[in-house]
Amino acid sequence: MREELILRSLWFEDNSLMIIDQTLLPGEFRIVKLSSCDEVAHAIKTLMVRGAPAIGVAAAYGFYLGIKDCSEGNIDERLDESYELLRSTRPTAVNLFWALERVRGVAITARPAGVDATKVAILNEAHRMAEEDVATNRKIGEYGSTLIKDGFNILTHCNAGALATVDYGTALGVIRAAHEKGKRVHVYADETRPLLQGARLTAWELKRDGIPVTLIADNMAGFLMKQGRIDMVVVGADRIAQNGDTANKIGTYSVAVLAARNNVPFYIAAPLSTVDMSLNNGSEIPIEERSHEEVTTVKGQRIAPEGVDVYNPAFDITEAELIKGIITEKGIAYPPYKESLQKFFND
Ligand SMILES: CSC[C@H]1O[C@H](OP(=O)(O)O)[C@H](O)[C@@H]1O
Repeated sequence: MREELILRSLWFEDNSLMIIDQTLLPGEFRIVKLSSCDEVAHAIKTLMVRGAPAIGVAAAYGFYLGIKDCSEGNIDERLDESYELLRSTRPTAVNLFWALERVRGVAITARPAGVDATKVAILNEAHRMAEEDVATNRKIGEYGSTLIKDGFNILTHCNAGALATVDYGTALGVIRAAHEKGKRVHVYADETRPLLQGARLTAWELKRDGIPVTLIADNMAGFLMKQGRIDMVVVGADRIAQNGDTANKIGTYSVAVLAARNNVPFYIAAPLSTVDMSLNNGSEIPIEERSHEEVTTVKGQRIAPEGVDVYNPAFDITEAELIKGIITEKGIAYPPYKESLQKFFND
């Protein structure tokens, strides 16, 4: 019953963070209650909760959970421990660090007012971030849907949907907004090896919404584009450098190169909290490398010989010149990105 009601990937209830365990989808819809900072950190590391905006908000709640039972004698130590633990979970999505800096700043400001005031301030900030994310995604959807014509076939990679955010999604938010406006869209979802976020999560979300979706293996995207069957690509992001170079799920760069080769417009959809203006270009974005087992097994089933060497970067970098536009909550940024993104921050 609850599955039908929930569009949110996470929410706060009973002094705990409630999440949908995304590692079990689509086979099982399980809600997990996280009551400690350690549990939130584990959930982020294992991708029970995942997606740049969702990771950021989950970390903000995890920061609160780390100190919810503290007293004057240990809150300062626990604030530092929670901050460091959560920061260490995943290196690429800048929303994690943006969110932690934001809630730590609130904690520092509130701290002189005492322990209880600090706890309340952190929790309220996490609530604000959660609701801001939903509003942000709807604005991204609004701007992005103007790019979609009735009858468009749209390709997406990985999952940048409600499950990757608090609700509604970024790339899938663009698609949802067009669908809500009555535009007939058909989505081609890359399965997205090795963790299959496209097959397991994007296809599941779109089917639940009644949005036509066709699942493809990653290596089919180029052939679809060459046949002229894709009108537009829209994907999410984990970190965008000031020049527009974008880190996103591994395989995104390949999709962008194929889109350029076939004259298919390629867009990024992301909140400004995913833009890291401190970085000059994508070469400065840390790329997470994950376990060999993610490549050599599928749901625990071995598909490669024991001991084979494995390279498993979780993200790649798409150069700005391959990106037609970056859809944000302030509008669509076009090249030169350093200037157009900075203008959005200044507005
Ligand atoms: C809306 S951000 C979604 C973004 O995050 C995903 O990475 P992961 O599943 O490893 O958290 C992927 O890069 C998505 O595009």
